[in-house]
Amino acid sequence: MAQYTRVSGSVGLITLQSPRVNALSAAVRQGIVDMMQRALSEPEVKSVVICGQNGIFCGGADIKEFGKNMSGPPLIPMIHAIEAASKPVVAAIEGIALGGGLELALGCHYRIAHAKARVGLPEVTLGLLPAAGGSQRLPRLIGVPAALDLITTGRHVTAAEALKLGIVDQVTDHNTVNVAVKFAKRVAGQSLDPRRISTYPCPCPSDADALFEKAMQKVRRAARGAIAPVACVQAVRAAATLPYNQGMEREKELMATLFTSGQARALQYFFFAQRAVGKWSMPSGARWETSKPRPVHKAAVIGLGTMGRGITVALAQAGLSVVAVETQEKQLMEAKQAISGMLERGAKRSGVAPALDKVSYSHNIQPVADVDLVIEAVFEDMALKKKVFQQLSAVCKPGTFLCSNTSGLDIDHLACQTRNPELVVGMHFFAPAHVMKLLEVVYGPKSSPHAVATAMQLGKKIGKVSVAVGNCRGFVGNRMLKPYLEQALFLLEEGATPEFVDQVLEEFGFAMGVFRVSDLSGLDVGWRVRMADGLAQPDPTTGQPVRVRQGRRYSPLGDLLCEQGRFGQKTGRGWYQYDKPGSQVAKPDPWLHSFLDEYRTRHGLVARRIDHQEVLERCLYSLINEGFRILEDGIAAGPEDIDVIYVFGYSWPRHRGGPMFYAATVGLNKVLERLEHYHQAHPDVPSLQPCRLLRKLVAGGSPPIHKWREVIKKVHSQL
Ligand SMILES: CC/C=C\CC(=O)SCCNC(=O)CCNC(=O)[C@H](O)C(C)(C)COP(=O)(O)OP(=O)(O)OC[C@H]1O[C@@H](n2cnc3c(N)ncnc32)[C@H](O)[C@@H]1OP(=O)(O)O
Repeated sequence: MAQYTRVSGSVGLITLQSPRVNALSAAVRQGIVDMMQRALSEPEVKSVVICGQNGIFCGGADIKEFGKNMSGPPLIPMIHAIEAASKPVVAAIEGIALGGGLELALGCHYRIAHAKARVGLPEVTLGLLPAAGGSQRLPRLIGVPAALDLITTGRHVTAAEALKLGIVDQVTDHNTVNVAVKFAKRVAGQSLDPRRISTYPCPCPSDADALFEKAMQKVRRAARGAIAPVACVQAVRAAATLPYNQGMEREKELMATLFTSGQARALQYFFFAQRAVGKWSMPSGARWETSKPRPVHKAAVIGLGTMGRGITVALAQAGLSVVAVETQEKQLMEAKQAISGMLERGAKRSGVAPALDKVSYSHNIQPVADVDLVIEAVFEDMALKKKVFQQLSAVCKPGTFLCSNTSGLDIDHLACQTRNPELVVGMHFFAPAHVMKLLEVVYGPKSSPHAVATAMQLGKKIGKVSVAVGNCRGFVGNRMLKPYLEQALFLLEEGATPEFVDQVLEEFGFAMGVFRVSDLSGLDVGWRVRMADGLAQPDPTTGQPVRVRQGRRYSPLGDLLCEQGRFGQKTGRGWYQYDKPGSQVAKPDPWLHSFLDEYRTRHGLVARRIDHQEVLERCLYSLINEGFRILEDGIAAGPEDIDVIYVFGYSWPRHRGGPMFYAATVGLNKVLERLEHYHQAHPDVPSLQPCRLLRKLVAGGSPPIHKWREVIKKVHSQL
């Protein structure tokens, strides 16, 4: 709703009221329409100010209303009526003006922003375009190149940048509403014609065709199959080439296609999924609302390899004091240089001073005695990690949280090395740790809710999307990756090439296919794990065929490559060949193709033609099946947790919502039927056997994804 008050004698003040972000719900839109009519009808009122309650102007259209029957006055005529008003209307922008919120402000005659406010048109991130006139007004106001940038990326800009671009007329450090009221009084009675943006000609550069062509190529490359960025370019092109009314028609047409698209549904689901993961719960019943985080001012990082360096940078950039520990003097010096470089480059990018003085370096563990939280990031070796945890437990002050950046080892084994196992959790960062948004916070059976709350809070403070997950081999992300990788190898055995599998996965929307990613991360990483698990070599005592290990089908292809020293990009050879070690340009490798041919011959395998559908179904459905198992085991609390992990940690295309949302889109019965089909064809591959929860959901009529938690609860209560 909206509140109306008369201030300073002659100014009608309309305050949007809809917690938490004053979204333009039906009630708010009705309120604005009614209050505008009132302000225009009162003769004493000479000008109007629109603001939002609680220091927030407006977060845009109410996303919860999308997909429901729309009621209340529509946005476009409401904004047109404001622009056409006979009295000046001033937007007082505090906090944020996003999406429909900025479009509302663009309909006003003047915009005054607080210095800390941010504005933007993030509709593209929800699979939409700014279709309340935003795609037509913004280019008229700030020009085509700047509008294209803002609309196709959805990025938020600061008040200072908004002023520079010409989006707002004034920026203030003072009370924005008071400043806007004074401003409104001053402009009362002045002609409004020059202030109506829809009447402006669109400043169109002479090389418009080339500009739009370039913009289209750029968004297509970055979009990985998302349709909204393309529609955004088309809408801005309409602003540049058509009169306003025709441009609005084009905006409407483009929006109609997007609004009902599966991609918009997926992206809107993902918006709420991101928020849902913050509301974590543990099987013990502990929850985010009732578990208080402890303050963390000073932290330590143990082990300054690639991960430890990235974690140190992330902590220091967020303002924490960090003790960075590396026992080898030479490595410590190298790490110091690397961390300082990363901090300096990051500071240059964001225009702040580098946080070099936040980090102190040590080659022994003693200086961690007074820190609030430690993140261990030593080599992925259980014996080594156990030793570090024993030392930490002896050295740290009582109450220090001890966290491990393991990517899959048992948190409970580490907790058992300490005097206070309740203070131990996993904090699984993704490389590069100062860049990647995802953090898996892993609770073991003994982890206290305070420890989880503290790690989740710290994750938020350093800009991560943190997801609380249970303790199991590989946690959520890497556990699901295992069957996916396994299927990719089996497909090679059966006749596919790495290039073909990657092409299919990249067309689906992954930034990189599975083999290109493996080359990038290093094939030796998984090899060492398989060796430690006794998988990388056949056991001659069992008499089992070479392609069977521990009773199930196994592909030794990755091991064979590693035995040849082919570790991926870093050695210049892996699933692809590279010009030189460290190069990133992957080229098909004839050696690899002959190697695959020989391998198949040696094992009596006949290469067959494998199509797109089979690659996608076997790789993705086996991964999804593991996701259902994870839900069944209570390792993730809901499908949203898995989807957020996959989008932020594994480059799953966001416009497909995440693997569990994708399964719901495909249809659970289809996923089940195809898994059954493949499991019949490959009975020695247990990951293709549909899990109980998937069967239960299908038997229950495949309820929508937001109802899965109820079914999961029932499954758990029956255990
Ligand atoms: C014809 C179509 C016309 C216009 C199209 C649009 O306007 S589409 C909407 C465009 N707006 C956006 O995309 C903004 C989305 N919101 C955000 O980016 C952030 O929420 C925001 C506003 C920057 C605030 O971030 P913060 O971290 O402070 O809070 P949080 O994200 O947790 O949000 C608080 C609660 O508000 C809910 N919410 C936020 N925005 C909307 C919205 N536009 N509609 C409905 N609800 C919204 C959010 O879900 C949180 O709810 P909660 O229940 O507390 O989890």
